[in-house]
Amino acid sequence: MALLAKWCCWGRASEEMPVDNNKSGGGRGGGHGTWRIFSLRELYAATSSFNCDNQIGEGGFGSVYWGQLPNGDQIAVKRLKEWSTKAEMEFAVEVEILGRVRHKNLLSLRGYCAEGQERLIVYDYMPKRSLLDHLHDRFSSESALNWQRRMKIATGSAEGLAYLHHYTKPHIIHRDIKASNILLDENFEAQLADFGFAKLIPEGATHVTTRVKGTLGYLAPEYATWGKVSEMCDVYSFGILLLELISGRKPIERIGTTRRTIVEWAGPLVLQGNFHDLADPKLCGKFHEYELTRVVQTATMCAQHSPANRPTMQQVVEMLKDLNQESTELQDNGSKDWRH
Ligand SMILES: Nc1ncnc2c1ncn2[C@@H]1O[C@H](COP(=O)(O)OP(=O)(O)OP(=O)(O)O)[C@@H](O)[C@H]1O
Repeated sequence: MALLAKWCCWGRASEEMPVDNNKSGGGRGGGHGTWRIFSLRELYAATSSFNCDNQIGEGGFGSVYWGQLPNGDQIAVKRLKEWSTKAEMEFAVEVEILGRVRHKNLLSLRGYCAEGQERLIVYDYMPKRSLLDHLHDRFSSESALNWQRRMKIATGSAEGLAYLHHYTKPHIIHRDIKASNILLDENFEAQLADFGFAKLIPEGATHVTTRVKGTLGYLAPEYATWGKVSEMCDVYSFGILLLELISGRKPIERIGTTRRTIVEWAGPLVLQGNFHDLADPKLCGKFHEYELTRVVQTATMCAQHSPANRPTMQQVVEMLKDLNQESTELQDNGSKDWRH
């Protein structure tokens, strides 16, 4: 229960943190861009008593339910499945960090509820759900992810991550960048979610050593082997995410009895300069060759074995934004770079 007392302080902390102007407000209150404490009763009412028809997802922390507040706002409520000290810590970190940050590409915290052993976190509802749903799961057959949307998701997630690494004090390392943690709003704008494993990095520290959290297939080698965590671990995971986004392949695939990582699959194609074969067949060849090449190069730089050779997220944002800029110029000049 010691943690409960701290929540009051976190409310204040959110007002001290840099607040991005892309989203209004911050700290406690009501309405968009602010968070508040919800009662369990309110959340029962919003989710039809956590009816199974309202359940929209399931993760390690618990189930996620769609709900609606009396003012009509749609919310997503994550409900802890079973109380434990570890779960309490995850809950606390998520609320602490999301309560501090505001950015157009970070999922907005609406608030939380802590009554007895119930722990619930309330977010804005993201109607297009997660990137994972579109790439590999329930919406994959709809092929809603055309090339432009993929590029927008890549740039948006990079901007959210760069904000955490470079514009918050102390810096924040997400530690669980993956497709199910990239949620999508109605315009397919990326919203980085799930801060339960995030870490605050003390001023001046190059890295910290911790127990390994995160998801297989996305883990940077130095982190998976030595537990050494720095911003560069997120950069590596982002490289894997980029490869997944352009190829539609999973970070780890089962081939008979063996497993192949996306890096092992993509590596030979990149070395041969065979970028076409890296593109998701669902795109039916509809992509900018120039953009594809540059995104693959960016992904390859991010997913390098040595952290010292990876770019910072700020550099990644610049590379992806330059790309958008340059490809617009190519189009304006009537370039034949567009395959179809
Ligand atoms: N704010 C939201 N709006 C809409 N759907 C959401 C929202 N939050 C979560 N979901 C849905 O619920 C699913 C589960 O989310 P959750 O964060 O609990 O777990 P996960 O990321 O899939 O897994 P893990 O626990 O391994 O991180 C998501 O993949 C998404 O489909």
